[in-house]
Amino acid sequence: MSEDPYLELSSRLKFETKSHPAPQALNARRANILLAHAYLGSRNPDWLASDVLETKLFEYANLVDDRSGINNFAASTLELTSKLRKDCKSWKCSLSLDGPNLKKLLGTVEGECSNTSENGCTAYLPDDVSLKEFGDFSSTENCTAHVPEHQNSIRSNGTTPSEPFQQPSNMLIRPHLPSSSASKDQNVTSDHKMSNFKVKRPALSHTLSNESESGNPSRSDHLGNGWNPYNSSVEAINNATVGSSVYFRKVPKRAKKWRQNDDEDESAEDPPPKISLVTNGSSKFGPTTNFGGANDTRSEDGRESSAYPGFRTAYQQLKIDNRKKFGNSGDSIGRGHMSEGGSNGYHPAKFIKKTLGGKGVVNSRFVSPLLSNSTNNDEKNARKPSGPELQEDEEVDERLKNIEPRMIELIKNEIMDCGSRITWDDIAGLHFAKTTIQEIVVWPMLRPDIFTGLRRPPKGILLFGPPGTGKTLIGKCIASQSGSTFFSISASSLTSKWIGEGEKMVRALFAVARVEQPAVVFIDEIDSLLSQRSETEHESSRRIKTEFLVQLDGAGTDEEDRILVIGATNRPQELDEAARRRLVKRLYIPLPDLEARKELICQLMKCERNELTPQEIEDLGHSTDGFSGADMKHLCQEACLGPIRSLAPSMISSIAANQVRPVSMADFTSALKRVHPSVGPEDLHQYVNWNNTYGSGSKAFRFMGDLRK
Ligand SMILES: Nc1ncnc2c1ncn2[C@@H]1O[C@H](COP(=O)(O)OP(=O)(O)OP(=O)(O)O)[C@@H](O)[C@H]1O
Ligand SMILES: [Mg+2]
Repeated sequence: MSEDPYLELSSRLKFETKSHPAPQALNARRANILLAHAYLGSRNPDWLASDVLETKLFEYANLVDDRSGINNFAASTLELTSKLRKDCKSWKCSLSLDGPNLKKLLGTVEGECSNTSENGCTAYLPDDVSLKEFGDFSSTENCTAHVPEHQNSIRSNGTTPSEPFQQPSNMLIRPHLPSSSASKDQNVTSDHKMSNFKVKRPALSHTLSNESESGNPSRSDHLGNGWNPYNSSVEAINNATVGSSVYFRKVPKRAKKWRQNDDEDESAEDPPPKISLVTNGSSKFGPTTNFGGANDTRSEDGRESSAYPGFRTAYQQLKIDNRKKFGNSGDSIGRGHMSEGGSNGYHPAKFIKKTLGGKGVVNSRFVSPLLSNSTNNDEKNARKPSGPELQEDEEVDERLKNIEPRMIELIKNEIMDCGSRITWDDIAGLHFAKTTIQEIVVWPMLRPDIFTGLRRPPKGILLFGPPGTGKTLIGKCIASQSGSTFFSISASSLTSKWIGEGEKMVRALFAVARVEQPAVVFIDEIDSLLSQRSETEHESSRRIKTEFLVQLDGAGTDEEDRILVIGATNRPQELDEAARRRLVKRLYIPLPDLEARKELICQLMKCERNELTPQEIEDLGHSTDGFSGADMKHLCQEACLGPIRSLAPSMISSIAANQVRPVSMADFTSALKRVHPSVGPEDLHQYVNWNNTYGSGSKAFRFMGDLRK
């Protein structure tokens, strides 16, 4: 453990909760734990850190856990804490209220939160944390908290402190640090304002679920909102009446149970959840907690709604999924209600869907694929689910019912909007390729009634050729010109660290493409996905290839589906032969010929002041033989720097833009000394051979581009 175990715990908690759907709240809670530690450490050195640790970390466990106990984000930290329980009495606090550490931590919390939403950070600080006390954080206007009139608190191990805190009633936590001096000599920049750190305070309810008349545990006895390391537990315990029963939420086995006092041995059975309470001023029990985590509140209609909008626990997500699958009877499935718990008090859900800590669909950007079928957008927008509650009456499209919503969301993120408007004229040369693609992509969209039967466009096109010849450019042009749903897919969008997810992503891709058809799936560098299958390759990549081949043209594909897969590669020889068969049209994208090079120079230089004559352009066309489109672009960029380089360095800062001389042939001549072709003759030879063997275009000859003029 580091010199300050709290910091170690905090970083551990942070690490563990990285995948939590609402990390801001956790960061704030973590800050709260450290604030408590720092405050107690600086105000009363002999105060036992263990008590704060116990109270705060237990609440934290509630926050990070969810009812179902599936995503127990803080498992190992709680385990570590309970192990450290014994020796944390000796922990010395390295944090002090005016120390840089604490400000840095708070700054981190702000930093992490502030980049989560463009309009500043709406972090949720628990009710009992105020940042106003920390020097220059005082600019946060709506961030106040009052430490209440301190009552006699009782340590969680039953002893009463020698003297209660001498705490004036409305004292803010840090009265003694003059905010002006502190911020100067701290290594935290004083402009570290929290101004964009909008702090909202959800009605956080510390609950001690006393048995109410009805015999059911009441959900939320609000215990006041002052911050004090004990009121959330001991005060509540003190207030409970004799004979009332305190429910403890048993932290799932994996997170080890929480012992009330440290002389209890490890092996002791977990305390039963229903404990009668002795209220002679000493509390034998550790911190109380509520059932569903500190932020669960019940709204009037009894539906659970999280205190952090947008965040939904796995349990709530499960309920929605079950309702979809089993109708309303699904509600009873997977309910981990304590009050109905068996002898052990914790009732594991029967049909709970095991997730490996994966996020539920927490953001409301997810639109059910059914909606994407709707013809007009306003219906789509009108019915888009508002907030995290999905419309219960949504039925999922038949073709997507076996696909995980998370994957559908990921695939939808790969859909490229029209992006930059690139037209066919922006592509120099490549007349044969452009004509063929228009026949296959654009015309069938315009006249689907003509392009049926044998005239139906092929399912796959392969664009292959040397690098920098415009393959990706053609893909972008199809995206903006074809009027279909354009998926821009790369190997990374389909591979996943979890075994088996890659092929599911491929299946989800084609399922969503079917729903969104007519669709174009553009796979750049397709050789990285569909290279030759071999015995030595990794199992998961082989499965992704197989899934791809099945989806491209397998048993489940429907001839009527209007999905076009376009692959671009500059290594066609590495393609798997089954994939090659499925990419029916294999178009060779050659190096630009003389005309295309001249067209490229005119196109690239039309926005730059230049004094090139047609003859000079002709000469340049000849002297750039073997250049690819990207090389031509590089040459023009280099030539345009000529006039700038001819200026005296002192003039750079003062010269007006229109005084810079135009680009001349001399600039191109000197640029040609620096820019050389990026494709060698032997590389070309490979492409020409492959094209003559497998290509769909006309036989191309060495250095000759399109034959069709
Ligand atoms: N025929 C062309 N017409 C216009 N610009 C072109 C052409 N070919 C290449 N370019 C220019 O070269 C740049 C690179 O083109 P692109 O990315 O399409 O190459 P590529 O064939 O995808 O290369 P790679 O195989 O390495 O991915 C483009 O930004 C474009 O400006
Ligand atoms: Mg490319």
